[in-house]
Amino acid sequence: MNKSIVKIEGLSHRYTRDWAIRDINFEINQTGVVGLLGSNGAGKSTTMNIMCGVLNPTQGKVYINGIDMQEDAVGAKKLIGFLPQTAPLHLDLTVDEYLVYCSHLRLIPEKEISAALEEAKDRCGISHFSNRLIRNLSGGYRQRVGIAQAIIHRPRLVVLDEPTNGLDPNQITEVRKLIKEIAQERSVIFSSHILSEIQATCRDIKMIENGRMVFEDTIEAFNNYIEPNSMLVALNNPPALEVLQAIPGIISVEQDHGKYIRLSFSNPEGISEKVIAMSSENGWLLTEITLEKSSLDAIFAQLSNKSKV
Ligand SMILES: Nc1ncnc2c1ncn2[C@@H]1O[C@H](COP(=O)(O)OP(=O)(O)OP(=O)(O)O)[C@@H](O)[C@H]1O
Repeated sequence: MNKSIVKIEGLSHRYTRDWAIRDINFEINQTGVVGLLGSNGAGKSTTMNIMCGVLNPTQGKVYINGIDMQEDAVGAKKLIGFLPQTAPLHLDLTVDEYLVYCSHLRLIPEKEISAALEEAKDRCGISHFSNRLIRNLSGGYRQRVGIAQAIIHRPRLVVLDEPTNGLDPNQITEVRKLIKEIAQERSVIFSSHILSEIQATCRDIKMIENGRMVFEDTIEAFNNYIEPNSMLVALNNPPALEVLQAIPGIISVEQDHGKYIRLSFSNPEGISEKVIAMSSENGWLLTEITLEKSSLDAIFAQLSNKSKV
């Protein structure tokens, strides 16, 4: 029997005629945060909803710690905590009332509820709001309550669907920190359509585009896809563009807006150092140099093409 925390086999789903996801396969067998990246409508929520037993797949299998979700949904769901895209909060309950309600739903024995509540609230930094109506909490704190309900039964796997959506920058930083903390002792799958969000939070990345998995590896490997391939320079005393074009490693040069010149290259290794040194030797008076990374769209396109090879 397979004992990965989660194993997804040949998952496909269609709501109507078109496939929302197609032949998704993956396996997670260690703690830490795994990011599920994809543009809007790529299929992230569909995958997560099926993984958590909220939606039945058209085809394919989900195993949670070796338990087949379709054969033993209760057994599998006991091991999962889920924060859907819209947090399932009851705004007219206090934090404590809501978490007690969630503990009952999770079949936590009555005598263990108090300790479970304290642990989850402490973990999520909401103990001081125990008696506050959820309605009166800020967006960031509501999201923490949503995460608290997802960990109240101490699940091995926590699935968070776009948990930082709609939060302000400070709240995003705090929720990211919390996610990393709760991932120290369990696996967390976290979805986002924002690349920087995934890069800041996750150990591994899985990228879905048009319902298909197009990339699966570490963040480091992913970053190799987004190595810069051009730079913008501002020179107070620029030479003719042909002179810049002749710098070894530069493959094209174009005048950009205002004082900026774009230099494109295929290998970023040492290229900015070379431009800085030549500027200094030749008196070009370099005042700014900025590496430009491929846009997320370009990476999506590149990875989508790669998956078709
Ligand atoms: N209930 C539904 N009925 C019909 N089509 C749906 C339904 N839910 C999602 N879809 C479609 O399935 C595809 C995948 O949607 P899904 O919500 O899984 O993507 P997502 O990556 O989570 O996107 P977002 O970031 O916008 O939530 C989209 O084309 C979407 O329009």
